[in-house]
Amino acid sequence: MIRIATRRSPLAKWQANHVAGLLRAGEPGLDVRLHELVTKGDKILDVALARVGGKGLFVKEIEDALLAGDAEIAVHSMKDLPAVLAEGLVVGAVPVREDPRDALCSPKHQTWDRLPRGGTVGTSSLRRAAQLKALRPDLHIEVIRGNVETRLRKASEGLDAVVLAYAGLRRLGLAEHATQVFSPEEMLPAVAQGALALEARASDAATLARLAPLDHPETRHRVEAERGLLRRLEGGCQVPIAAHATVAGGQVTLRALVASLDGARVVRGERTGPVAGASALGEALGEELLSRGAAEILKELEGTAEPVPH
Ligand SMILES: NCc1[nH]cc(CCC(=O)O)c1CC(=O)O
Repeated sequence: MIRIATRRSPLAKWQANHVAGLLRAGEPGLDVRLHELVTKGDKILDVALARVGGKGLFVKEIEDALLAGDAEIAVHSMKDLPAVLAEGLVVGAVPVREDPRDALCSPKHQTWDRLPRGGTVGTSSLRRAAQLKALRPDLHIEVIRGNVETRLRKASEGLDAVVLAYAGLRRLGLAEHATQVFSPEEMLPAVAQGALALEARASDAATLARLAPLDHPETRHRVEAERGLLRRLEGGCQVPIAAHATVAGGQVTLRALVASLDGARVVRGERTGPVAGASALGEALGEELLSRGAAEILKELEGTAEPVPH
């Protein structure tokens, strides 16, 4: 029997069931079950995520379940995974990536350039907020929480638009609610957006052998570059950091930016190199951005987040 630890949100369960299906397809008759958990991040729905300790919130309890032996595999949105994993755990496979771009959902106005002057857009992501402000300084940003369906509802009730990951909409069969998909030039995606991480205990050779065929090397190289950058910038999600890598002909190209909260300052960079050095390439681009102004932006952001509740 294989148990997959997952959060209870519809998106998390879709992703866990998707991986269960991939495992069963490779090994017909395999008994795969979901081990559902409610994480701290799911319980604190009324506060901006950025202010309650960020990414680790969704991940820690799931990693604890793996370490306690209550499950063999954890399926995470890799975007939600901190740059450093819990001791004793590894990413056993990175399956093929869904579309990493962000989507605008605006049944009233359709596209970002047609939003009314001074309009209000909902997002809980500082990265999306900063890039929206860079495109349209007149817009107001409203912090919204809740699962994808809840946030989508706000686009037709009260707000002029919401911005969500296109990947989540596609997985949940809600892609038709996207009225515009941002180009990476307009809005650079989050590190690893659209990618899944299949995590297991480093000591569990049997599970790692089952996961290995699910790995998609091109996706892995892309997220290695993006996460290399994140590691160098030591970015929690209190920071507007964006990165998007592509792979062609054995070369990885990484584009990244760090923005101030109001979008007034944006430090951008790009690098290309062999896929074998994807992670180091990401770190090197992170270093370059730091030296070109990102360090000042990150320093200013320090201390703007409120203490993490325990
Ligand atoms: N922060 C929550 C989260 N984590 C992963 C996704 C979408 C799926 C993905 O990026 O793989 C979402 C929803 C969203 O940002 O709209």
